[in-house]
Amino acid sequence: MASCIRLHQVSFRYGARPILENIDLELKDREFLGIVGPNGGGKSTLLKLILGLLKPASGQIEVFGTSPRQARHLLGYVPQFATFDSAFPITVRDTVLQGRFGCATSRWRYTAADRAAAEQAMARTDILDLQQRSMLELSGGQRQRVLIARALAGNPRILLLDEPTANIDPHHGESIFSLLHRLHDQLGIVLISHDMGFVTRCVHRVACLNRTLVCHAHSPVDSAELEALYGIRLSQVHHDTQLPGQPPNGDPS
Ligand SMILES: Nc1ncnc2c1ncn2[C@@H]1O[C@H](COP(=O)(O)OP(=O)(O)OP(=O)(O)O)[C@@H](O)[C@H]1O
Repeated sequence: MASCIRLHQVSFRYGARPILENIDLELKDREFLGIVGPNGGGKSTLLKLILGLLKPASGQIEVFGTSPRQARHLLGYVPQFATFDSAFPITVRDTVLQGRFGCATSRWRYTAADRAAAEQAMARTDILDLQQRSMLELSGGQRQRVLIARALAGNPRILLLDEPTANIDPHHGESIFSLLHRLHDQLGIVLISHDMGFVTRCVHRVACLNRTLVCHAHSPVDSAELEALYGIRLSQVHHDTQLPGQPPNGDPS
């Protein structure tokens, strides 16, 4: 299976402060990777490096064989915190259309192709009926679907999500995870989540990040490893989901 994201010995610092050290990671086509780790461990920073929003202090990052910035249009990003200014009541449809910004031929108005892509993204995330509503009227779970639709509107090949179920109730969190499971039929997914239950059920591989990164491709992450990583007691993480065309627990490489 081809690699779509490759990090080799990547390190990153904010000022003099080391955040990530010697990260090696390879993501295969259509893989579903979960990233877990303690607060401040560098998970969001890692996504921003893959997106080309930050530059590594050392090491190389390739996305679809090119630089992250050049491959940006192939990546859909759902950031951790999205705040909406209550004085700016943007509709769901206009929010999803923002996802076409990088694809638009004119910056002044959207084309029929942009509108069709936004409509398709809303259909994929089951929010077509919300399209005329203001973002301010939505529940946390509905809002998160809109942000996923916005990330899908540019027709990415990989979706990167930073804690998509933080601050939403467990019922809506489950429905977001079911949506991701369904979207994964067509896309690679990189998911940062503290939700061990979902990581347990859905991802192919778990990467544990706390400044350095350890990937678990074969055996379950055991509770001793999680305790060492987080410094607290957590439940065990299993990951025995089948990759497309591979046996259960198969090596994705
Ligand atoms: N712009 C910034 N300038 C300086 N330090 C930063 C900046 N952004 C993040 N940091 C620091 O870098 C470290 C890693 O942050 P990051 O957001 O990547 O962690 P995280 O694993 O995603 O955490 P969380 O689970 O809390 O979201 C943290 O100590 C954070 O305070």
